[in-house]
Amino acid sequence: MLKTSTTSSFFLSLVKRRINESEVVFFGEIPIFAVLMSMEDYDYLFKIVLIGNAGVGKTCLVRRFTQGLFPPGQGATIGVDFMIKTVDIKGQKVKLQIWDTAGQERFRSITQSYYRSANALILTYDISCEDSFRCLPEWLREIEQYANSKVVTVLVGNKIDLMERREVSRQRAEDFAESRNMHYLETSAKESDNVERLFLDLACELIHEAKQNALVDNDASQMPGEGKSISYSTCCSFS
Ligand SMILES: Nc1nc2c(ncn2[C@@H]2O[C@H](COP(=O)(O)OP(=O)(O)OP(=O)(O)O)[C@@H](O)[C@H]2O)c(=O)[nH]1
Repeated sequence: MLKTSTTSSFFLSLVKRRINESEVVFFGEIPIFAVLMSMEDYDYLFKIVLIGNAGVGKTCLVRRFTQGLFPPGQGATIGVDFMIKTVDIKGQKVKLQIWDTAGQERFRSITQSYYRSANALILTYDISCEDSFRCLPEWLREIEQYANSKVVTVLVGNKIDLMERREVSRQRAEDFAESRNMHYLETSAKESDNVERLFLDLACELIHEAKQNALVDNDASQMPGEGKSISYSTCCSFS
């Protein structure tokens, strides 16, 4: 009996208070542990996965967006790499989990397992490399097989700073993207052209869709930012 009352009074005296960015648990007036909340402080969380042939510039796009860098001598990605960036979209904090996958064939079985829970895929090719464009149907088959059927896919033609070496015309890429119901954008990780726009437009669209879904289906198990389908009629545009 004594044990029971002691235990219950112990739990009753545990109080959780929010102090600045931290949640602090007090026993009486004594703080016993603190959890830093800033890591979890966001309105939406979206997972974006970059795929495409080796050497098209996936890692450089991610580095440019997350760190503002174009690092020379990037080695090939081994398996999968991961970075986070939180952005502000119209006053809402959006945490983007960005997964950079290896383009090399030998890592395909590892990278495929990352498609499933992606909210968005950035399918990248190199505008100065015809081969990387020719492989797109193969990548789209992978997407069909392994990704959520409602994932949003953006086709990105990277390295537009190499205009004089262009092998794939913009028109051809746009037609291909349209025929496969994808957005299309051309970027340069080197010159930082359209890189912010790529990720911010994507974030904006993912928010729109998460809100739409919250209205349409009231399924409590589906949290915003988790496995949502995307509508293209939004405030943001890739065109
Ligand atoms: N000129 C130019 N070169 C770029 C651009 N983006 C990437 N590169 C170069 O292309 C090469 C490959 O870039 P990565 O970012 O490693 O390519 P990746 O697609 O991540 O390659 P994997 O990790 O093997 O799949 C590097 O030498 C980069 O410096 C760009 O926008 N313009």
